[in-house]
Parts: sequence; structure tokens; C-alpha cells
Amino acid sequence: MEWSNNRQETIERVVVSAEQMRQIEGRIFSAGMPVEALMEKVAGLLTARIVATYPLEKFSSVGVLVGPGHNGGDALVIARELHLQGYKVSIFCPFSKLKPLTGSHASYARSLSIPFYDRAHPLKNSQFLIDGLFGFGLTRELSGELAAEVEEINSWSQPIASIDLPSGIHTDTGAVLGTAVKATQTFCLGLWKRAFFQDAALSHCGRATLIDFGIPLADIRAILEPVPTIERVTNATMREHLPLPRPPVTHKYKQGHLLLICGSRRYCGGAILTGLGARASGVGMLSIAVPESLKLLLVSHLPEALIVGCPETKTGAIAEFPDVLDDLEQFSAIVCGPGLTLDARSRVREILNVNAPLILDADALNCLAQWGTTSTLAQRQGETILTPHLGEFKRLFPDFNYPLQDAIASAQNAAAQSGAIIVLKGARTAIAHPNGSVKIVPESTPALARGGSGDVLAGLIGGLVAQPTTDIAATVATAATWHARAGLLAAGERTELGVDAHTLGQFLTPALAEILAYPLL
Ligand SMILES: NC(=O)C1=CN([C@@H]2O[C@H](COP(=O)(O)OP(=O)(O)OC[C@H]3O[C@@H](n4cnc5c(N)ncnc54)[C@H](OP(=O)(O)O)[C@@H]3O)[C@@H](O)[C@H]2O)[C@@H](O)CC1
Ligand SMILES: Nc1ncnc2c1ncn2[C@@H]1O[C@H](COP(=O)(O)OP(=O)(O)O)[C@@H](O)[C@H]1O
Ligand SMILES: [K+]
Repeated sequence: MEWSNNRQETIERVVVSAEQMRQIEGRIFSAGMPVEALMEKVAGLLTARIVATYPLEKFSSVGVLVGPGHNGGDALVIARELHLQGYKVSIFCPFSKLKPLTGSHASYARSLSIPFYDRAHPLKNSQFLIDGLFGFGLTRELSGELAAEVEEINSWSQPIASIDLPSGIHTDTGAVLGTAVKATQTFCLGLWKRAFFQDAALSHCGRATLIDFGIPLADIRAILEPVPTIERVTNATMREHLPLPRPPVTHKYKQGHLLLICGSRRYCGGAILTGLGARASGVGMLSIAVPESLKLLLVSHLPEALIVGCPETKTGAIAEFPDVLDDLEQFSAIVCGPGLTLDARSRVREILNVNAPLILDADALNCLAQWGTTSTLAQRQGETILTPHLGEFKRLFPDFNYPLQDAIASAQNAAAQSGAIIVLKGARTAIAHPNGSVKIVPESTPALARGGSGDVLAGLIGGLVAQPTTDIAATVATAATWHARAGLLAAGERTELGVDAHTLGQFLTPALAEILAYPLL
């Protein structure tokens, strides 16, 4: 990423580790900002959010979970402010040793006669809870009585707002350390932490909101230079990597020529869905190679595309490419895989020799896994993009430790090892470049967890990569985020059950219009 001079835009983009956050915080403190003042500022911002979300008229009693470090300190300042505003506050703090600043706030809270308990049970009837047990300083598993208390709290039914992170979640990997608070919402402080983009943490985070407490751009840049390794895709970054505006004088071949190689007699829908994803990208020319027997079906769904019928194997897979595909180098990108079956493996082999950017999905990934991912890709000259879900990832990279402890780091390692751009699909999709940089789709919806969503994505990625671009990884990340946004828009209108893959394809263009309408978010 290029550094922007816009602080707000930067804080929306960067994603930090606990160590980086500690270093950024360290710079702020050593430049003279008093720790006490920053805690007061942060907790003031949090109090305002909390009061707006849980107004006194409806939520008059609150239980506050207080840990030994500064996460607990934040919680105590909020507890004090809520008490002064008239909330009935109860505090659960099972620790005898607190950090000094946290200890001072605890003493003051006690002097105000706020009740403290070393068991959680007395907080059971509070109308909402604030979780300030641990933030990014958590180092060890929660165990013993504390773990049992957290589990009891999780069995209650009132909303829980976590400060910075749900307590018990590892800041970087998102792993549950022993046990963790299941938050209704989490207020992430200052900069996005990695955990919010790891599938392992998502069921604990609830709705996640960033609280900007004014970290100066210079401090972020000083620690993350030369460029941040991990960044969220925002509307602003998507705008930079969409092929828009189109030059007024252009023609279809200047807007990219994409070839899709997909489908078999057994799986014909995948070819249509990939085509619909590609169509929404606006690519200038779309060619689709399918087994001959699928040709008419494809024409009826995608009349604008050039459908190339190919000779078939006995099983109805693509057996060979016809003469019109003699020059595969004419294409500006190729997507290969959806619905092919392994019977088309010789075509996948052939396609690996082409220099155009190659997007391999589904059965093409299964072929690659059989041949050995890294050794097979080592011979490729052009750019390769692999789009595995976790199951395919495991087949492609069997030497990693499973279950994966850190999906973002695993995507990074896989990209470095294979030399390919890895799109590791999941609830949060990570796009890793062999140079180590990772882009993350910041939001999505489980409405997409159904067959065919991935085919639409493969087509959309292909369609954008085929168009003029200066940064393929950023273009791929733009496609993946656009796809997720279409899922969100469709789910908003049609419920989470109403987003079949065909519908998803139809929401791509309205989602793009929404992205373009709010360019700076
Ligand atoms: N970044 C910023 O700019 C700002 C940060 N702020 C806030 O500071 C928070 C970070 O504070 P923090 O560094 O004090 O760490 P925190 O998460 O409270 O926990 C550490 C404590 O927990 C303990 N402990 C660890 N594991 C444990 C276990 N399993 N079981 C039991 N104990 C365990 C550990 O003890 P130790 O490991 O030393 O024995 C230590 O005492 C951050 O999340 C945010 O809320 C804001 O106030 C201002 C702006
Ligand atoms: N729980 C979820 N939340 C958000 N997105 C999801 C979720 N589950 C799946 N997806 C998305 O849906 C798509 C599924 O792709 P894939 O597994 O290849 O499906 P298929 O092969 O059936 O098309 C991916 O883009 C993935 O990121
Ligand atoms: K917390």
C-alpha cells in the first residue's frame, strides 16, 4: 500500500499485531502522553458509545468484569463514569494483584461505594455486561476458577460489550486461549488487531467497531514502515484498483479478454456461475471453454460470451482444446477449474504453460494438489492465483500443521512457498502475496456459505484481473471484497437464506454502485 496522508483512512486500513500495538503505544508514551490521560480519553470515548448503545432508561444495571492490567483499568474508568451517570454498577474482579494504575482506579471505585465481587454470580441479573478482563496483554490460557467464571458468564443471556478484544482471544491468531468471553459487540481500540479477521475469533467478537482515539499517523508509520504487512480492503482502496473510470476512447479488447475453462456434464452449473461473476466485472471480452454438450446451455445464460465447445471425454469432461484455442496467449487472464472434474487434468497441465495470469480454483486446485503444489508452480512464468477454501488449502499444502493455528500467517507462508497469490477463503478471506503482504476482506456474511458462491468469485476475480491493472494482488482483493459486499447487500434485502449463487451474481452490480457511492469508507 502507498501511505496516505489521511490519518482516518490509514487507521481504517492497517491491521496490527499485539507487538506492533505495544510499540506504537510506547512511542506515544515516551513522547510525553501520560498513560493516565490516554486511559481516561479512551474510556471516555467508550463510555459515550456504551451509553448510546445501552441507555440508562432501558439498561439501568451493569456488571463490569475487571482484569489485572490496563484493560481492567479502562473498565474501571467506564464503571466510575456509568456509576456517576446513575447506572447501578457491580464489579467482578477476581485478582488480588493489579497493575498500579488499575489499582488506583479500583481504590477510587471502592471509595464511591461501587460493590466489588470476586465471583461473577452477583452480576448475573445485570442488564448488560462490560468485559475488561484482558486486552492485547493476554499471554496465557485462562484456566481454573477464572475459566469457570467466564464459562458461567457465557451461559447468561444479557448483552456483553468487550473492551479491545473479547477476553481470552489471542490478539494475533484469534485463537481461544482456554476459554473466552462471547461478546455481543467489541470495541477495538485505536487500530484493528489481527484477531478480528481470523475465523477462529469471529464467533466471540460479535459486532466489531473501531474506536479511534487519535493515534498520530507518524507513530503508525514509524512502526509499520516501509508498508503495513496486513491491511483491510476499504472502499478507498477498492476505488484505486477497479478499472474505473474507463477511458472514453477504448474498445472491447482493450478492456481485457478473459477465458474461463470450466464445467463438465456432471457439473454444468459451475460454468454458468463463473460466467455470471465474470460478466459483472465488465471485462471487454469473455470466452468460455466448456464440453461441447454444455454449449447451448451456456449460450442461453450468457449470450454475450463466446462459448467454445470442446471435445469431451467419455465422462463428459473437456478432453482437448479445439483449434480456436490454439493461441492461449491471446487472453489477458484465464480462470480454470470450476466444475471441471479431475478427468480434465491434462487441460489443467496444458494451461500451466500459459504466461497470462492464471486463476486456479476447485478441480484445478485438486489437480495441483496431486502433482505437488510448489514443485508444479515452480515452472510457471506468469502470475498464478490460487483460490482455495480451507479443505482445498489443506490438500495443496499438506505439510502445514492442522488445524491451522493462524490462518493469516498460513496464507502468508503458502504464498511465500508457492510463489502464487493465495486467496484463502473463509468467513474472512485473506489474500496473501509471495512478498509477505496480506489484504483482508473486512466483512462478509454466512449467507455466502452455500454451493456456487466460490464459482461466482472465481469469475469476478478473473474478470478484474483481465482488465488493465498495475497491482494484481490488490485487484484480486478488490474482487473478493466486492463479492462479500454483494453477499451482504443481498442478505440485507433477502435474508441470509435468500442468497443463492445466482442471486449473488445479480447483486454484484448494485454492490459496486454502493461502493462507488461511498468512496472514502
Ligand atoms: N494500546 C493503547 O494505546 C491503549 C491501551 N489501553 C488498554 O490497555 C490494554 C492492554 O493492557 P495491558 O498491557 O496491561 O494488558 P491486559 O490485556 O490488560 O492484560 C495484562 C494483564 O493480564 C495478566 N494476564 C495475562 N494472561 C493472564 C491469564 N491467563 N490469567 C491471568 N492473568 C493474566 C498479565 O499478568 P502477567 O502476565 O504479567 O502475569 C497482566 O497483568 C489494552 O487492551 C487496552 O484495553 C488503553 O487503556 C489505552 C490505550
Ligand atoms: N461463513 C461465511 N462467511 C462469509 N463468507 C463465507 C462463509 N462461508 C463461505 N463464505 C464465502 O463463500 C465462498 C465459498 O466458496 P467455495 O467454498 O469455493 O464454494 P463453492 O465451491 O461451492 O462455490 C467463498 O468466497 C467464502 O469466502
Ligand atoms: K476485554
